[in-house]
Amino acid sequence: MPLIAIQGVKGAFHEMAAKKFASKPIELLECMTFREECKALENDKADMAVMAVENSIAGSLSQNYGLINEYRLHVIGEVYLKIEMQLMALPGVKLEDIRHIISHPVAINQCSKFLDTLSNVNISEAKDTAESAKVIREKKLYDTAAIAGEGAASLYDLNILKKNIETDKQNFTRFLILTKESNNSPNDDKASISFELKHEPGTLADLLSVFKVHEINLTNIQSVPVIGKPYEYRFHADLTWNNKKQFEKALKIAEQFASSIILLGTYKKSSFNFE
Ligand SMILES: O=C(O)C(=O)C[C@]1(C(=O)O)C=C[C@@H](O)C=C1
Repeated sequence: MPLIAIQGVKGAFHEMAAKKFASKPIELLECMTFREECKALENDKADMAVMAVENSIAGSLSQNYGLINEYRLHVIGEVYLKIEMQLMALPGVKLEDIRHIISHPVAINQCSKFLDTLSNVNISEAKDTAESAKVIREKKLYDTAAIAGEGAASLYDLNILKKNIETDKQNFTRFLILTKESNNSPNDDKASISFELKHEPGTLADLLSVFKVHEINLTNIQSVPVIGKPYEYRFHADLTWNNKKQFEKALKIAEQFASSIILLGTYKKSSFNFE
């Protein structure tokens, strides 16, 4: 049974993503921070880790790309998960009794439209969605609600006060599956790379045009500040292809346009449907 590190506790969206990826029974290693997950891999405490990197409402969790580089982790897969947020509290508690709402900051961000309609309610950040639900149950907080997934409500025996409070119903989070060792299969059709460029005119355009001429599709690009080098950036990009050989050729040519380029991993792209 694979031991998978997640950010958060049982019932968090990271657990759902881990189960979706593994599609078989798994053992969980609950980590309270994203860095803790990286350390677990570094110290061989887990076989893989699941890490959220982007949400369709809240945007990029860019600090996580920084962690992947810092710990030299490999990307072996991805999962897109539809995220539905529920407002939950102890049985018997009504919406008008609520004075505090707690949840993961990214989850709070996804529900800002609903939260703006409330008055006299304090919103505070917690480690993750499921932990917020767990705390309400353990400490018997009758004036507090959590924002979390439906699974957390049943796991911690809370009632749903308001269903689907996410600002947009097309709410997805993309998770990367990370390992310490790399994995490479000829059937892979997606890659994550990271690179740094010289501050010279056109370096980014030159590098990206290599992928263009080899018919490699750029699905995502992010720039992440390089800590210790103000106003210098490392780019993270995801690429897909029909022919892996073309990608390998393009990557070799792209090397000459970057001051450093790292192949974080190749993997099978995951499908998602926006129904
Ligand atoms: O708090 C959780 O349940 C998590 O798994 C964390 C997290 C995140 O980091 O983005 C995962 C998915 C949702 O976008 C909200 C929160």
